[in-house]
Amino acid sequence: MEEGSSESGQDGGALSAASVGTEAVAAAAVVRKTVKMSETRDFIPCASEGDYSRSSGSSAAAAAQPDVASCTGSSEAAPRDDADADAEIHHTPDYARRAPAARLRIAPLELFSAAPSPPAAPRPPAKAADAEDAADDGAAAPEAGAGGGAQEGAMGCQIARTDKGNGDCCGQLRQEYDSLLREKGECRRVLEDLMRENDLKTKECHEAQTSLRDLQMELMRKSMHVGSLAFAVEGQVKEKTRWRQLLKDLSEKFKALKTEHQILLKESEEYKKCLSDATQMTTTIHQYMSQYASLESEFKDLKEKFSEEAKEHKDLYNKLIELKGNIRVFCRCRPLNTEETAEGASMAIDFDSAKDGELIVRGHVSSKKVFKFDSVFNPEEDQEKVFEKTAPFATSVLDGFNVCIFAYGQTGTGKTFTMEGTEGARGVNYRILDELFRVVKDRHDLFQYEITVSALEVYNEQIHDLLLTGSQPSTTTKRLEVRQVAEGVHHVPGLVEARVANMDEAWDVLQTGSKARVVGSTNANEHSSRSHWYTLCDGQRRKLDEWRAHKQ
Ligand SMILES: Nc1ncnc2c1ncn2[C@@H]1O[C@H](COP(=O)(O)OP(=O)(O)OP(=O)(O)O)[C@@H](O)[C@H]1O
Repeated sequence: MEEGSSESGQDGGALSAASVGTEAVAAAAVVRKTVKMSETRDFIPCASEGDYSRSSGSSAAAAAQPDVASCTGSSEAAPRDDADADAEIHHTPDYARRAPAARLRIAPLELFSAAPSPPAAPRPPAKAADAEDAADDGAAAPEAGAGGGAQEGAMGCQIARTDKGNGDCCGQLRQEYDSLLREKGECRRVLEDLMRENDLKTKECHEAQTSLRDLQMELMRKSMHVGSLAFAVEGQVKEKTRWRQLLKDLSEKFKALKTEHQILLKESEEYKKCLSDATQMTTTIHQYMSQYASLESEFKDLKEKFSEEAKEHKDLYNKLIELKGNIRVFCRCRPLNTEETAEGASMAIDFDSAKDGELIVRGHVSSKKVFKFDSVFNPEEDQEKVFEKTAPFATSVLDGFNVCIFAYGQTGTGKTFTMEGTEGARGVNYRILDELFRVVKDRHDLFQYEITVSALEVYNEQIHDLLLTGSQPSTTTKRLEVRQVAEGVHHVPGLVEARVANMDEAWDVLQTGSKARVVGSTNANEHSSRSHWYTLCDGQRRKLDEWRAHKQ
């Protein structure tokens, strides 16, 4: 009993450690023995001998044996008397004995959840083996005792050896032993129930573990799926950001396009109005064009009529001039100058008694001479009056007639003044050219004229071109001659003909020639012209249609 008691105390510590999951590992470090469930069943009868250390955590029935301290896991629990223990077992109620077993049920679950079961521990060293052998020995006796009458006989002998000479005690012990046997049977049943329950739970645990693994795999798959989903979501977020930016840009573009559309809409409305106006204008233009076409044909008829009328007018006009006389002579009397007045001279011409075209020169006493002219201009008549009589010749020139206007008279009588005049009182040359260009302008829609002017002087019976620079009598210049080219037509070959487009140009050319003239002084005229000055004006006329065709 001492040996068994001591082992019981030691194993009780191991049992108590096995009853709590974490302590079981520490206890296993003290005594490690792997017991199969099938072995446990055979091992259980030893519990009746108090050797509960043989059972592993699954031998929950053995937990009913230790005291409360050992059940709470205290490995320090001191060994107790067998009698006390037996009494305690005997009097321990069923629910109290099952409580540790109920706790033990937790252990496999915890082991499964923590880690797979460790491999079977190697057999403990010799000391542990001895303890095991001792336990085996201890177990063998109860096994044999539990076997039948022989075993009971052996037990009786043992009791007899233990307490020889105490017969009362032996009977009591037998009773106790019987009760212990009953208890043992009951414990075995409980243990078997617990083992079945344990198997069931183990199976459930395995199933739970399998489902846990499945769940873990599922979780892993889900995690991976979630990961891939997160990656996809991240991509979608990026894509969404990009699309949002794109949408923003498009919105701005859309706004700009909308504004542009509004502007274009307004413009299109304006264009519509313009289009209707343009349509109206087109209609009006078409009307005007048809009117213009009819007017043009009418104008053409009128133009032809006008040409005919103009031709007729020209013929009549020139006939009138011929009737008036191809050669007309006018007489102009200049006023007395200051010198003549100072000398006491008086006017010898009687203008008061003179009739139209008559010039009466008073002589001595009552004698007088009468001269007949086409016109007579008295001293009071100015340049304008003189020109009125010569103006029609400008039209004759442009009608293609040769006209010559010249002044003849004594030195200082006013030839230059009449023909050239001064800046304030232009003479015939200036005015006839002005009239010439005026008529050209009037006829611009019928005829195109090209006017040229030349200026020459005859001095000492030599002809000088006044438009040539340095053309003076002293210089060696080419001699010009007057040649007759046709009946009544004379020409000076080699003479400069300056083409002029208007009056200003023509006058500039004539001024150039005037400055080149040879001048001197006479008794009658301080600035006497010492030469004969000819201003030639030539015109070529083309009908406008012919001229345009010629230009092309
Ligand atoms: N009708 C007139 N009214 C006022 N002054 C005139 C008139 N005619 C001529 N004179 C003046 O008489 C002067 C002489 O005239 P002008 O030089 O024209 O004579 P001329 O006949 O050309 O002389 P020449 O033959 O010597 O050149 C000039 O001073 C001129 O201003």
